[in-house]
Amino acid sequence: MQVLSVASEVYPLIKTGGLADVAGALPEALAAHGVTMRTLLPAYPAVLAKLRYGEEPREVHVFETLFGNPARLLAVTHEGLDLLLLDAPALFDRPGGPYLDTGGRDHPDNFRRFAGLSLAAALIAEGCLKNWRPDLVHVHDWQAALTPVYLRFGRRPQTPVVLTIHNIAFQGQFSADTFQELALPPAAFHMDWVEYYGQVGFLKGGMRAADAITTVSPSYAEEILTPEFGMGLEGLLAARQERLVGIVNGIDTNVWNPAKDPMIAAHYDVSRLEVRKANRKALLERFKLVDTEGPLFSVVSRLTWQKGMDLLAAVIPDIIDQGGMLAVLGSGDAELEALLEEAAALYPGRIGLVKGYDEPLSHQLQAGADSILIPSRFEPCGLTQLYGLRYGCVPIVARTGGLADTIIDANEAAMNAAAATGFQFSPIGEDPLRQALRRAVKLFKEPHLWARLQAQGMKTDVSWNASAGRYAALYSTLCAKG
Ligand SMILES: Nc1ncnc2c1ncn2[C@@H]1O[C@H](COP(=O)(O)OP(=O)(O)O[C@H]2O[C@H](CO)[C@@H](O)[C@H](O)[C@H]2O)[C@@H](O)[C@H]1O
Repeated sequence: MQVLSVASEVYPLIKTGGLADVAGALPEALAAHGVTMRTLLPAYPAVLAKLRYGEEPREVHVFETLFGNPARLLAVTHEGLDLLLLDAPALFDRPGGPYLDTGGRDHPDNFRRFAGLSLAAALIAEGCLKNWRPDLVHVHDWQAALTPVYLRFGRRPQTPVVLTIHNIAFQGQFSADTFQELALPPAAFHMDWVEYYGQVGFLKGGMRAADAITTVSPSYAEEILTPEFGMGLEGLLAARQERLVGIVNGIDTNVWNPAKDPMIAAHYDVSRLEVRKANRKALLERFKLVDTEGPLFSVVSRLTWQKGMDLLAAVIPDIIDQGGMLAVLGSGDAELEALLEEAAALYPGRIGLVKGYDEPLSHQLQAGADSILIPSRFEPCGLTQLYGLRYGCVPIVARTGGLADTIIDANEAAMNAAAATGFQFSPIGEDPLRQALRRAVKLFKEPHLWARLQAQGMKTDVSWNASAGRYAALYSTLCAKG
């Protein structure tokens, strides 16, 4: 089966968060299930710059125009990924990141940029490439969500579309006047399609038009049917509930492999856990921490309210009181950055903060810290707890979404059964987080029990295997219906 995947970021070419990891890992994972996946991605300057000698992109299609501007498709293979790059300079050739300008503000024409990505995807599905046409299109998040809308209003035959929601908080909503620029017929500005409370909703339109809607864990698939988590789209989801399915993310176990990871100082596996000490030492030095012999907690995250970073800031004195240390890597809201900066200044040698985005350091934190904290208020899946499991960095997580689905709490029964892999807390608030920290510190003082927790995590199957099988089965069902 031939599938076109459409995403606004794909690891290792460009990444701002978990979407890139998933979009980058799925093609190889699906190959084992008989799916050939090509990935459509904007040709951002950063993406073109990543291509190496010998990876010359080939022009495979020239669009007459894309919203009045020149655009073409380039084909190239990079690290096993079969890529189609949308080279549309008016949309993507500019400084800044995929979504934000150099000043940290949304690019003002994001609606046009990602409508362009979706329109290109729809045209590929309709057969604009000479030698290839997908049997199905798999689109990710609001940036690619107009693809099925363009297909509905385009030429026949219809190609089935799967829409994956990685985070329903990001919906791609724009003012009504943007509609006239989207090259959709007036009928599409209707509550059955992209119209959303008088505005244009990219994710909303995609959810109406897609043949299947997936999200990245079974718990989150249930949660988004409620007003608390559905962010206004719960009614629409309820109406299309039979098309909604939660498929938990896996991770790329080649990229995230403590036995081989080129980004970490010392390699280890479950039989050589003591080697982690060298990574821990390197990490303490990097974050200028002085070893208390207590647990070294870590955070790798966007610093936002969703990720519970205000809760983290509130429990820092407890971490200190209990002899712990904390190393934080992240960037995000200025207020939260300032809170954590203050804490680092208040407790030098005990709290370290590296602001910014640093892929190698994110690996080093998993390989050297004793535990990773993920106090998210909601979490569609979460990947850092899966990396934690794989690296023996014990996750402490809020019991929500994919965090609830992937971590087994170290309660007495699970410890006795040697099934526990981390700590969960609920309800999501400061005190429950404090209690979870206390439980973790207590267990850390019993090294054989802590090692059991680490080992159980490292033995957990966090690969894509099972979930890739679920996507492949979904694709087959949809294609058979077609
Ligand atoms: N400062 C930093 N430096 C380096 N690396 C950093 C970093 N901050 C974060 N990262 C990395 O970015 C990724 C973030 O993964 P998350 O699961 O937290 O996804 P995110 O919330 O972005 O996306 C959404 O999509 C993903 C994928 O489906 C879901 O798991 C998630 O719940 C949902 O919110 C991880 O690979 C992490 O290591």
